[in-house]
Amino acid sequence: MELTGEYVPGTWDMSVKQVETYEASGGTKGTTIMGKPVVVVTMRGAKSGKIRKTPLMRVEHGGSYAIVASVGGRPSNPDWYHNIVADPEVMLQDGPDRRAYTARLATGDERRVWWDRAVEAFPMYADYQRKVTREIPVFVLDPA
Ligand SMILES: C[C@H](OP(=O)(O)OC[C@@H](O)[C@@H](O)[C@@H](O)Cn1c2nc(=O)[nH]c(=O)c-2cc2ccc(O)cc21)C(=O)N[C@@H](CCC(=O)N[C@@H](CCC(=O)O)C(=O)O)C(=O)O
Repeated sequence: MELTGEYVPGTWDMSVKQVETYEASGGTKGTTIMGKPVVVVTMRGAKSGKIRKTPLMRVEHGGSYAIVASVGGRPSNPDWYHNIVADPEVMLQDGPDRRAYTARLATGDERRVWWDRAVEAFPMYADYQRKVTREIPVFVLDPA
C-alpha cells in the first residue's frame, strides 16, 4: 500500500542527496556507499505525519530485509527509528524494485541472526556497536 502525503526531506544532506539520486535514476544510480549496496526506505513521520525517506544499508535474505538504526555509532537512536516504531508500514526500494513491507523490531535469536547478516553486508556495524552502550535496533521488514 503506497504511502501518500507530503515528502519532507531530512536534515543530513548526504542522505537527502542519495535519496534524490536513487529515485531520479529509477534505482540505477546512488545505490551504494563505501562500495556496499543501499536501499531507500519511505516511512511516515511519527510526529509530523509527513513522508520521510532514509537511505540505509541493504541487508536482504529470502525476500525480507533488515534495517539497522546505527547512525554511524551515535549514542542515540535516529529519528527514523521512532517513525518505524510508530508506523511499521513502509516502502522499500532496492534498485529499481519498490515494494511495501511491514517492519518489526527483531529481538533474541532472530536479532542475532539478522545482526550477523547485517555485519556481513556492512562490517562497520560491528564497529558502531562497540562504540555505543545502546543495543543498536534491528528491524526486520517482511513483504506486506
Ligand atoms: C538527521 C535526522 O535523520 P535521522 O532520521 O535521525 O537519520 C539519521 C541517519 O540514520 C540517516 O541520515 C541515514 O540515512 C544515514 N544512513 C544510515 N543510517 C543508519 O542508521 N543505518 C544505516 O544503515 C545507514 C546507511 C546509510 C547509507 C547511505 C546514506 O547516505 C546514509 C545512511 C533528520 O533528518 N531529522 C529530521 C526529522 C526526521 C523525522 O523523521 N522526524 C519525525 C519525528 C521523529 C521522532 O519522533 O523523533 C517526523 O517527521 O515526525 C529533522 O531533524 O528535521
